[in-house]
Amino acid sequence: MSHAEPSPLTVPIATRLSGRIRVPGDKSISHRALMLSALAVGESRVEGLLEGEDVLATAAALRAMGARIERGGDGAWTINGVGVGGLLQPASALDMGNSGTSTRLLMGLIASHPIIANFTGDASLSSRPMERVITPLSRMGADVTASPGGRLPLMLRGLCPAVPIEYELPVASAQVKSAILLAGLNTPGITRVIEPVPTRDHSERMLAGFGAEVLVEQTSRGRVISITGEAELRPQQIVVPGDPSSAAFWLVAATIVPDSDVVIENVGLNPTRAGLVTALRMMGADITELDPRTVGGEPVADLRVRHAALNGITVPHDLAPSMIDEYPVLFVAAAFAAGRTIARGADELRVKESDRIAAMRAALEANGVSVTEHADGLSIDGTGGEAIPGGGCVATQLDHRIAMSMTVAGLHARAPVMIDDVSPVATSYPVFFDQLAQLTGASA
Ligand SMILES: O=C(O)C1=C[C@@H](OP(=O)(O)O)[C@@H](O)[C@H](O)C1
Ligand SMILES: C=C(OP(=O)(O)O)C(=O)O
Repeated sequence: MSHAEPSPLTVPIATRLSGRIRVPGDKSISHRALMLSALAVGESRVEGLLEGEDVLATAAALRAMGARIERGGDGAWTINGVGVGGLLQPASALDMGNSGTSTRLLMGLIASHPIIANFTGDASLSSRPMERVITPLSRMGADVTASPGGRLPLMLRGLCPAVPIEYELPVASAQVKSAILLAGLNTPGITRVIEPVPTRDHSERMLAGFGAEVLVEQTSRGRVISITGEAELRPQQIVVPGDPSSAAFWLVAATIVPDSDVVIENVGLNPTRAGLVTALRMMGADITELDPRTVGGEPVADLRVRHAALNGITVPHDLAPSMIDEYPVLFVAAAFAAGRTIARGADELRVKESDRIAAMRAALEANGVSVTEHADGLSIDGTGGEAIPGGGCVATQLDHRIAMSMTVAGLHARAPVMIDDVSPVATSYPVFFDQLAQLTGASA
């Protein structure tokens, strides 16, 4: 999973983006589809699975613990699960590559199985905090020996039967919520998570879809999610909707590049994920939802986006969880807006694949954009639609979203934006540059 050679890029300046594309499957849903299928008894089938490195790391780990996972010639995946409680001792360390979701959710799964797993990852993942899952999983009985600061590499010894807990999330994190719920699957009794701030709810939706007893209540303390173990999961046929976090790049690219008109097909619009569309519309973006429908239990539409003039806004803090991975590209949109955009309330950005606040500040400043850094976000003074100066170098720091966001910024620059390494894009969006070439006409 470690990246070979860095792959530098000089971003080609675009005159317009046009055409239709279909973004790959949702990363969050793809991880969960594999994990729950691996715990069902019998064969599940998943269509539209994201075939990015992060999801493939999840698949490899589940195979190492006994699940049979295969890609068919038609592109659909079949998974023969081992049943809840049936995960086997992996023979060697689980290499999580760059993927926080794989690591934290699999730690949850393993926490209530009588097995030991070692988790390793790349330099980016090895710098990310795992204490947030170690704390609740330890309360359930798992024994974790982590590297200093609660980081990877770490060893986790599960306990079976584990102890059900009630846990109020100290950080708004769907990964922590999901780790606890997944541990609760093989834990006798009711495991309960309270989330004061709602985060993406794919785990709750999919657990219920696989037949687990999941109860979601809205209370004065926030959303309370209860799962009853030991659950039995029934195999499913899953269709994964397109990833709104991948569609985000084209929403911003087509908005900022004059004369653009793009349709992005099959975009997941679960309200816990759709914050960027709301924020861009507040700024003046022209985004139309076509053919709204339901795919795999999730709301989906085709999105038509046309070039539009943007105005700076103060991004409402309560949008943060529903667009947490989209801040880097929102910062890019802000760089082209008229006036100042204040995007704060997102201190979690500091502990993603990179410190996304510092990384985007440096990347935008290097390309002539006026930026002020705050502990929890950025304020950006935009060009009012003009091209940014460009001409600067971007350090992606093993972060796919920095690479793709600054590629978008470079489409409308006076001098080319240079990026030190775009190879991390393969973690979440392997066809990003093919689709960019298609939309800009560079592939013709
Ligand atoms: O549960 C998930 O699939 C994810 C949750 C978010 O992380 P946090 O739980 O750390 O907020 C998000 O940033 C990540 O890309 C995917
Ligand atoms: C934060 C992200 O992913 P993960 O936490 O799974 O590495 C992301 O994809 O932006």
